[in-house]
Amino acid sequence: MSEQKKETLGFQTEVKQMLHLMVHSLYSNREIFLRELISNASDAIDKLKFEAIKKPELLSQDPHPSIRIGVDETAQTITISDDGIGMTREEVISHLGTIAKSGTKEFFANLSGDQKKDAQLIGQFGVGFYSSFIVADKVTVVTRKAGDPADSATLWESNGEGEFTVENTKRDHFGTDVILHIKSEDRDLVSKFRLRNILTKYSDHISTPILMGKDEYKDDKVVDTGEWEAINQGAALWARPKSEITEDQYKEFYHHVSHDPSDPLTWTHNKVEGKNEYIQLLYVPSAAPFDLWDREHVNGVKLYVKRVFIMDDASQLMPKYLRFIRGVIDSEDLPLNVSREILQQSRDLKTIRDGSTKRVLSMLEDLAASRAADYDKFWALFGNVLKEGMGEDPANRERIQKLLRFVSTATEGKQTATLEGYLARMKTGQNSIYYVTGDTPEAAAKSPLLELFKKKDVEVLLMGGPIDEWLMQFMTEFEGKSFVNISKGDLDLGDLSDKNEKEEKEKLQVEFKPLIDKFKEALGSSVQDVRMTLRLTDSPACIVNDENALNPAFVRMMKMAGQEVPESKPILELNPNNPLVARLQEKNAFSPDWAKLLLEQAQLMEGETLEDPAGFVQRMNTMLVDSMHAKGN
Ligand SMILES: Nc1ncnc2c1ncn2[C@@H]1O[C@H](COP(=O)(O)OP(=O)(O)OP(=O)(O)O)[C@@H](O)[C@H]1O
Repeated sequence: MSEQKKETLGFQTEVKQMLHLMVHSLYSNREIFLRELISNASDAIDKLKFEAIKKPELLSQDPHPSIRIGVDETAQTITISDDGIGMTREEVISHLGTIAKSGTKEFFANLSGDQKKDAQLIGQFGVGFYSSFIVADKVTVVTRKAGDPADSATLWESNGEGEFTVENTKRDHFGTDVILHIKSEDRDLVSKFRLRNILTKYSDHISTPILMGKDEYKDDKVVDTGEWEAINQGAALWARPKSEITEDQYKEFYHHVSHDPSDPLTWTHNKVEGKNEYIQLLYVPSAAPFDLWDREHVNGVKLYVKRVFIMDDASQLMPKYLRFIRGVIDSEDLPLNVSREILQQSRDLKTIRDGSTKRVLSMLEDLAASRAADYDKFWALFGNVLKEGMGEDPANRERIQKLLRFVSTATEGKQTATLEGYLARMKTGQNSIYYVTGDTPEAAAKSPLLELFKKKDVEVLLMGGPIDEWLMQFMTEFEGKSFVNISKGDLDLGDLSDKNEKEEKEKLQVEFKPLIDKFKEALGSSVQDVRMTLRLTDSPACIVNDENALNPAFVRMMKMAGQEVPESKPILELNPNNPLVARLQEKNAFSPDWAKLLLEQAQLMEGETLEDPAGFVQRMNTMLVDSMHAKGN
C-alpha cells in the first residue's frame, strides 16, 4: 500500500453551486437520493461485470454481486453498499469532487435564480451522487477498486459545505459503501419500513439484486434475523415479456437509464428475431436534455450483450439525429469478450443500428398518427434535431420527410403542416411545393412575395432560421412534386398562372420600359436587373434573387458568422398596379431618390440591413418635406 496522508480538498466551483441549489430546490423530492445512489451502485456492478469478461478473477470474491441497504437507527445512518468496480483514490477525488459532464460551466451560467425553473433544470442535468446531501449532513464513502489490495481502499468524507477529506483505509471486498448521516429533520427516513416502501416503488427494473436485512415478528416485536433478503426481482426489465411489465415499471426504468425525472413521452419495446437477435427498449423523452445541441454527447442508449453492460456510446447504436433517444439494446449474438474498438466496426452492430433507427422512426410515426398533441410536443423539443436526419440518413429520407412539421400560410403560425397535408391542399394545376425563407417563420410570413399566393389562395411553407436553410438543400422533391423557392428567379406558376399572365407580363416590360430604364440608371450596380412583376398585389416593389444565388437569409447568417460569401445582386421587381409606381410613370414624377427608396424598402421587408441607413432616412425626410409642400402645408 502506498502510504498517503489524509488530505483536505475543495470542491470544484460548479459542485459547490450544485450542492447549494440542489439542497434548496430539490428538497420536496428528497427521495431521489436513493434512486441516484442505487443507479450508481448498479452501474458500478455493470462495469465490474464488463471488466470480468477479460479478468474473471475479479468476480471470485463476490460471484453474484449485489446492492445492500443498511439502516442503523442508533447512529442515524443509511448505508448503500455495492460489490461493484469501486474507485481508486484519484478517481474518488475527481468523481466526487468535480462534475465531469461537458457543458457544465455553460449549464450553471444559464441558471436563472428562479427556484422552480432551476429545480427542473437541475433535475435534467442529473444530480447524481451529490443528491446525498439533500438528506445527509455528512456523507462517508469507503471504496476499494476491483483488483486493488484490501489496505488500499479510500475513505472520502464531507459535510457538503465546500470541502472533503480523503484518506487510506481498509475494505475486505471490492466495491463501495456510501454512508449517509441523516439530518435531524429527515430522521423519518432511517427506517427499514420506509426505505423498503420507497425502494419497491422504483427498484424493480434494476437488474442487480437489492438486499435489505430480513425482519421477523417475534412476540409481537419486529426483530432482525441477521439474514439478507432481495426486495426486487433482480432481473433485467427489458428481458421480461411485455405483458409482465407495468406502465409504471417502464417509466421507472426510463428514469433509471436516462437520469431524467420526468416521464417519457413514449417508448417501444421489441424482441427482434432472425439472423441478429436483440431486444430494444427505446424511449422518447418529454424534456430536452441540457446538452441536446452537443452532437458529440454520448450516453443515450446503452448496449448490453446477454444482459451484460458493454458500453453507452450512443453514436454506435443510434444516428446522431436521434441522439435524444434513451434506452437499452441487448444483443444475443455479439461476442462478449471483444474490445470496444472491434465491436464498433462490427457488421452486426451496424445491423442493430439500422434496425433500431427504423424502429424509432416507426415509433414516431405511430405517435404522430395516434397522439397528435404529443407529437407536436415532441416536435417542439426535438424537431430541429430530427431535421438533421435529412442530410445524415439518405436511406430513410422519405420517412423523415413525412415526420417533418412546418409553419405555413395555412397553419396560423403553428408548426403543424405536414408535406402530405400540403399535397392534399394543393390547388388544381399546382405542380410544386412553394416555400419562402426568412430569419424566422414569422419574418417569412411578412414577405411581400406572398401577396400573389394569397390572392390565388395557394399555400406556402414558411421556413425560418439557419437549420431550415440547410434543410432545403435536401428537400428537392416530395412524392414527385418539386420544392420551389418563391423568392428565386422568374417565378413560373405553371398551370396556376392566369391564361394571359405571361403575355401580360411581357407587355408590361415594354410599356414600362422608360421607367425601368430610369430605375436601372439610378440604381446602377446595386441591382442585377429591374423588371415589372405580377407577383405583388399591394407592395410597390420586392427583391428576388437569381436562380443560382444563395438565399439572402443564409447570406446574412454566413456574414454574421464572419464568413466570406460571394456577392450576388438582387433583382428589383416593381408592381405596375401600385399607385406609387403608376405615378412614377407620369411626366416629371420620377427622381433617382425614388428608385433608391423603393429598393431600400424592399430590402427592409426582406429583413436585410441597409448599406446606407443614414442616406435612407435623409431621402425619406426629403420626400416627406416635398409632399408637405405639395399639399401646401
Ligand atoms: N457506487 C459507486 N461505485 C463506483 N463508482 C461510483 C459510485 N458512485 C459514483 N461513482 C463514480 O462517480 C461518478 C460520479 O457519480 P454521479 O452520480 O455524480 O454522476 P454520474 O452517475 O456519472 O451521472 P448522473 O449525474 O447522471 O448520475 C460516476 O460516474 C462513477 O464513476
